[in-house]
Amino acid sequence: MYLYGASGHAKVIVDILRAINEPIEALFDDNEAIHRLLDYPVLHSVEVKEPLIISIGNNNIRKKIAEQFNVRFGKAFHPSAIISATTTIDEGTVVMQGAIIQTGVYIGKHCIINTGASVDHECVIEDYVHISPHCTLCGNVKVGEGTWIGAGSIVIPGVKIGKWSVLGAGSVVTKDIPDGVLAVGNRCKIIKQI
Ligand SMILES: CC(=O)SCCNC(=O)CCNC(=O)[C@H](O)C(C)(C)COP(=O)(O)OP(=O)(O)OC[C@H]1O[C@@H](n2cnc3c(N)ncnc32)[C@H](O)[C@@H]1OP(=O)(O)O
Repeated sequence: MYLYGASGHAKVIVDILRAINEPIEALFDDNEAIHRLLDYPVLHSVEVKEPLIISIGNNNIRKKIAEQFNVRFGKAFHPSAIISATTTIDEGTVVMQGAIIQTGVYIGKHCIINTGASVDHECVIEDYVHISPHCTLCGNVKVGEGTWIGAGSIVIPGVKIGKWSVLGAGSVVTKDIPDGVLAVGNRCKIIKQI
């Protein structure tokens, strides 16, 4: 496996790949000052290799890089994550330690289901979404492309969250949230367009 992005997020993905005995060949990064991450070389070639995971937490940047390279993308699921056999998870997505993904869930490309997050039955998570550590998404929640849900947020059943929105850490989401907004709090309220 190759990783693109030599950050703290990459270190977490390295831990997952080690836990599943998936060899890591090298990382790529635009920052030419970085030459190693943990035990691995960091390369600055414009020609990346496959299978590749984009190990960058920022959803916009992950999308930009995914669209830049026509390569096969990998996936990484930590063995401590509990993932229903009826779940579909698309390429480039990573599932961190202790996450639980329930029956009938769909998770798109290049998503992050972070440490201890819970995604319950029949949720639909579109491409480039980040579900931060210890979020709880109840059943039938929909999260639109590129949205970032902050750590420890709770989303009640059936809520629809739009594309490219940001929900602050600890949000309690009881109503639908539109595209392109920053919303925070319990109950989660929009504070600005982004
Ligand atoms: C492994 C990992 O680390 S994964 C990463 C997980 N990271 C997170 O979950 C972090 C999520 N980020 C946040 O919660 C941030 O505070 C954001 C993105 C919501 C807002 O960041 P910014 O755009 O910089 O907004 P800023 O800090 O200026 O806050 C704007 C207002 O919202 C309030 N606010 C910000 N975050 C929150 C929050 N989580 N809950 C309630 N209110 C909040 C601020 O107090 C401020 O209010 P004020 O104008 O009355 O003073």
